[in-house]
Amino acid sequence: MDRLLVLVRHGQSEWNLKNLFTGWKDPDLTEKGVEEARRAGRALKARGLAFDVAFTSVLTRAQHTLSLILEELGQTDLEIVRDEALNERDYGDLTGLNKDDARARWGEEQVHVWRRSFDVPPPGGESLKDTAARVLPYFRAAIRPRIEANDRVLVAAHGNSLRALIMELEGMSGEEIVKRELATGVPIVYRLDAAGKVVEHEVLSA
Ligand SMILES: O=C(O)[C@H](O)COP(=O)(O)O
Repeated sequence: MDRLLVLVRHGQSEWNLKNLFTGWKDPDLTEKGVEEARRAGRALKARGLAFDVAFTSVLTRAQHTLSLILEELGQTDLEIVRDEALNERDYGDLTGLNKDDARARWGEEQVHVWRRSFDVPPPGGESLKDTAARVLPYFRAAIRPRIEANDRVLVAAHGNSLRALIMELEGMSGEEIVKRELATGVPIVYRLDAAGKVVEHEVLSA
C-alpha cells in the first residue's frame, strides 16, 4: 500500500506581501494567505485525504497555515510536531530588506545567487545547502519513521526548507532544486512505496 506525504508552503505572509526577506522573522499570514491555506485544506479534503500526524516549523506563518488546513479537514485534534529544523532558511543580513532595494544595491545577479544558488549563503545567513543540513537529518530521524509506520504525514513549512525535502524525495541535484519555485499554499502530494521511494507526486492546482 502506498504511503502518503503531503508538503505545503505557508500561505502568503505579511512580509511576502511587502516583498521583504523574511527568513526566521515571524510575520503572520495576510488575508490572502489565510484564504490560500483554507483553499489548500479544501483541495486535500476534496481528494479524500486525511492525516495521522503533521509537522511544522516554529514560525507563525507555517503553524497558522497548518491550523487552517486542519480546520478545513475537520482534523483540529491531529498530533502536531513543531521543530525549528523546518524553519525557512535564515536570510542573515538581508532579513527585513526589500528584495527590490537589495537588487538595486547589490545587483540582480548577486541577489539571484543569494536567493537561488545551492551553496552560496547570503551575508550572515544560510545557503540552501546549510538549510538542507538541518532539514534532512530531521526528516530522516523524525518524519521518515512515521511514514514507514504507515502514518499519513502532512508537513507545513517554507519555500527553502521544503526545497531541501523535495531535493531528497525526488533525487534532485543542488543545481536542479534551485530552479523549483513553490507557490504559497499549494499542496504537493507524494505517494511512496514500502521502501520510502516516491512512486508519484502531484502539485494540487493553485
Ligand atoms: O524568507 C523569505 O524571504 C521568503 O519566505 C522566501 O524567500 P525566497 O523565495 O527569496 O527564498
